[in-house]
Amino acid sequence: MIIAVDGPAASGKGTIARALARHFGLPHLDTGLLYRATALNLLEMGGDPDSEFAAARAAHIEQIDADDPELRSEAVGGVASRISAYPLVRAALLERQTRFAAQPGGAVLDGRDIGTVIAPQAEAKLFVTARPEVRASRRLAELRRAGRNVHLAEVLADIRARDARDTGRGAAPLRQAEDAILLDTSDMDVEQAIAAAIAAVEARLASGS
Ligand SMILES: Nc1ncnc2c1ncn2[C@@H]1O[C@H](COP(=O)(O)OP(=O)(O)O)[C@@H](O)[C@H]1O
Ligand SMILES: Nc1ccn([C@@H]2O[C@H](COP(=O)(O)OP(=O)(O)O)[C@@H](O)[C@H]2O)c(=O)n1
Repeated sequence: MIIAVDGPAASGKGTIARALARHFGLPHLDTGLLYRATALNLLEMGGDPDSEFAAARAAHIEQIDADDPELRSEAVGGVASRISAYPLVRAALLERQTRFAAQPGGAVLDGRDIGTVIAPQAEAKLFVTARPEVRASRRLAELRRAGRNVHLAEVLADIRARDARDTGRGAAPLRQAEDAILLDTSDMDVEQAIAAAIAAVEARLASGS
């Protein structure tokens, strides 16, 4: 069984995808990490984020250290959001994701284009969202916990810029797949959001459509 979880920045899709993976005993891939690792690699190589070719070269990564705190920084997230608009970067990262989705037994993947491009055949698709102000305050809390001195206004501006880039790009833009279940977590805490996601996936599997 493949479960596709898509949504905008800080909507809670990663939290939900990890919980679904635990609940259904499936492996999980945070595909945002691939774009973040590409961005970090590009920055470390001194490459130009305005060059699609340089960014595509940086996408050839053997191993990703998911615990590297640099991957989660705003700087890396910002560059990831820019280079993810390049078709050559998306193409370079495609096979890794489709292979993960196709493994025997299935998988949970979260990102922007899982239900639309990577695994359109997924048995269950969720589109997780929340109001920009709510997402900004969640991201702010996360950054402050990590010791960053940032303000709500700048985090909100960053979230809005990221939304505009992710939905406005030509290559695999962020959008809800026609057969995806919409889950707005604005007025839910983590436990409520996870419970709603599990219930939605179970209902979809039971209905078989
Ligand atoms: N429903 C929720 N209510 C409050 N905080 C949440 C909720 N879902 C996620 N969070 C918190 O918001 C932050 C962003 O969540 P995350 O799952 O990483 O989002 P995404 O993967 O969409 O960027 C994390 O600190 C997470 O603990
Ligand atoms: N499947 C995916 C996943 C991420 N991305 C891009 O990669 C960037 C970082 O993704 P992320 O999921 O780690 O970012 P957050 O939503 O956690 O801020 C996003 O801004 C997207 O532009 C993408 O284009 N396609």
